Amino acid sequence: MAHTSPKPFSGAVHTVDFGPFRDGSDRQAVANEILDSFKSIGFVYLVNHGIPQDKIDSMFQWSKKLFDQPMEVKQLAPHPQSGAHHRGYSAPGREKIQKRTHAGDDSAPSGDEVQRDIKESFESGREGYADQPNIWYPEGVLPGFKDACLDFYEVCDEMQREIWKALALGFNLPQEYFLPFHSESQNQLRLLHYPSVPAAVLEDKDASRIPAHSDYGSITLLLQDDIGGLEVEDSNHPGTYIPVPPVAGSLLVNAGDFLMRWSNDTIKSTVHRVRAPQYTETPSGKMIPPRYSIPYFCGPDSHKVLDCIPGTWSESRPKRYPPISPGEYIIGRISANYN
Ligand SMILES: O=C(O)CCC(=O)C(=O)O
Ligand SMILES: [Fe+2]
Repeated sequence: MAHTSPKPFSGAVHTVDFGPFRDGSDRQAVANEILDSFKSIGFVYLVNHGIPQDKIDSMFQWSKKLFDQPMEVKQLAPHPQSGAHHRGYSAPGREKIQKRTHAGDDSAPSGDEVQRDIKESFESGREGYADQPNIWYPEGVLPGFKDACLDFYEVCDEMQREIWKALALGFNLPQEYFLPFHSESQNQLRLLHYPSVPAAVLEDKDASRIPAHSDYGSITLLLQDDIGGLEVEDSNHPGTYIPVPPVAGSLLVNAGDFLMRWSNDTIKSTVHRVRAPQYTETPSGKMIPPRYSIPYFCGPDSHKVLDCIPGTWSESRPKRYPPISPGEYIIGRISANYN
């Protein structure tokens, strides 16, 4: 049975048992809960999600192995200068997230709102996606890394298709409804490492490991280690953040700006950030421990033109947006973070 008891909801993120969706025992109830969470806070934890834990552990191990390499090795697969080609390795400070105070705020940030992030990342996608060719390490460097990324990409791709089926049922649409919009599998697997830094670096009240932002795409699957620090903005109290702590065995799923728009603003793309809530005492002073996370950003096929999802608009709630292609929308957003 899916959870039908009163929900522990007070602005916090719901936990939904995905098991009854996977085994078919109560697909509609799970679908409704996921969509409810997306509408209220834009984030949901899924447990019994179906991604094997050993695959997750292995991807985190690969991530650590990569980021443990000397900088000159990591730089052998460099992220291109242009933000529009979002693949390869980005050194700390390379990406500058445009700080946002609430989702949908497209106003250009002023100089002091743009912050160089203290994080490094590696991006990859489906092999053979011509618009975003992968950037791999040369033969002999990190053997096995490429296969591990490609394998995990497929595992997450399968997972996101299940989530789209659930969202379709939540909207009372045929469960295959969203799949043709994702037939080209244009997702992005991101390995993220927030290095250990002296606590003083992040002491400033405005400093973050990743500043407040919303994701651009349709949905993001997020796996985090046990360090914590992720927070979402409470939309009822803008500027106030609610911790989204790691929950063992869970997969966090959040909606991005494109899905908010596609759903005629019925789903929320919530602003979130990563702070550093704890430090450890070391001989050289207070240090923030390293943190690893693995977001998997999903995007609908970039060249298709998408209109508001059926059921999200009516005579009393007209469409707020004209049809648009995800490519046109998302690439513009990504490019703005690299210059
Ligand atoms: O590291 C995290 O937990 C969140 C990362 C994130 O929000 C992002 O990469 O968009
Ligand atoms: Fe994000």
